[in-house]
Amino acid sequence: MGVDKDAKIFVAGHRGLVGAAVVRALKKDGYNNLVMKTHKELDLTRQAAVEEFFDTEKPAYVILAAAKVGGIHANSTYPAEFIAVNLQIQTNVIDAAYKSGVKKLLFLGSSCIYPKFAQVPIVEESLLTGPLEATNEWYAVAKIAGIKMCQAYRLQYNFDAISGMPTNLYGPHDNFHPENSHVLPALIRRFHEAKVNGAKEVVVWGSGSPFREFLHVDDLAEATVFLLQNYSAHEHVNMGSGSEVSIKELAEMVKEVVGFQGQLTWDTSKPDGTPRKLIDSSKLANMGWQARIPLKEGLAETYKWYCENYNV
Ligand SMILES: NC(=O)C1=CN([C@@H]2O[C@H](COP(=O)(O)OP(=O)(O)OC[C@H]3O[C@@H](n4cnc5c(N)ncnc54)[C@H](OP(=O)(O)O)[C@@H]3O)[C@@H](O)[C@H]2O)C=CC1
Ligand SMILES: C[C@H]1O[C@H](OP(=O)(O)OP(=O)(O)OC[C@H]2O[C@@H](n3cnc4c(=O)[nH]c(N)nc43)[C@H](O)[C@@H]2O)[C@@H](O)[C@@H](O)C1=O
Repeated sequence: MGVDKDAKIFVAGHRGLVGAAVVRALKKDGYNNLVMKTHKELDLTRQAAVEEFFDTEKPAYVILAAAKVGGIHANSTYPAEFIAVNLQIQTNVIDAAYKSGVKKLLFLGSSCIYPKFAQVPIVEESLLTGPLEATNEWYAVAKIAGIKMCQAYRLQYNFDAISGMPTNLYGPHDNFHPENSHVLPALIRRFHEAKVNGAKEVVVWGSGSPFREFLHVDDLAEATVFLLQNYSAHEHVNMGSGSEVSIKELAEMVKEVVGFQGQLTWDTSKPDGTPRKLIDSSKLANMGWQARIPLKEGLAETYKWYCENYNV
């Protein structure tokens, strides 16, 4: 296996949380022949444009990190967009990549593909063994279709398409939107604004009892490049940090990192989502990869990035 350092690699979604980190990781590893297109330059939901792009650029490798992404509120509020846009992007890119002669494609899914009450830590084989979590089932169905499409193209066409399933991610270039983002960037912003405005309390969604596994995006990006270089098989691969925290613990950590002195209150009218979704990443560990950035450290670094990049 392995990937030549001068290979042409298309990083789809290079301005997002994951795509930007993948570009950093590839460059750090000596890959500089990267193809990148903004959403404005190439709308991946447009099949003809995607086919033309692949026929013209002829990348040898593809990392598919472009998707419609959001937290629990966005997933529940825009179900049609989450299923349609994600199915369109991944179908167009996987199909055009195969047809234009791409050597290998890596599709990124999400740990929300697993059943709501799957036994934790969740192994890859738990896929399609039970009902999905309602708040993100539309997005999950699209991601499951992406895995299956990679498998089908491998089976029928011998196309080297692989799938990685990341856990909840965070880091620089995250989406800090107050409603549509994931919990970690949302809390960084809310605690920071409360500190700056001298507020006495910060409202956190749900009960605080769900657990989430967080992985720093630089770890995820390294794991992505590692899989591209070292893995070519039918089954998808979990990509996690191996440790989980409750949302209550996370909120306390963010409060401390930001330096907010007031109270926390819980808005239990907001959904909790999946109770636990720690994934079993031993398959990836057995190949020789492990996460290295502890949550506290990654959180402090992400808060610093937020302060330097957002004028609030
Ligand atoms: N963030 C997380 O916690 C997790 C993410 N993942 C997966 O990782 C991948 C990347 O997610 P993440 O980086 O967080 O998401 P982001 O929203 O940060 O980035 C997604 C990127 O995709 C681009 N994009 C979206 N729609 C289109 C389109 N129609 N045409 C071209 N580009 C488009 C966006 O551009 P623009 O902003 O201009 O639209 C953006 O650059 C996704 O597949 C996601 O499912 C998996 C697990 C957890
Ligand atoms: C990665 C994964 O991420 C999504 O699933 P999720 O893990 O449930 O997403 P989340 O980060 O938005 O919430 C995690 C927990 O945190 C609580 N919570 C508290 N306060 C805030 C808050 O202020 N914002 C948000 N968003 N959540 C909050 C919230 O109530 C929930 O209990 C999928 O939709 C899908 O995108 C996906 O694949």
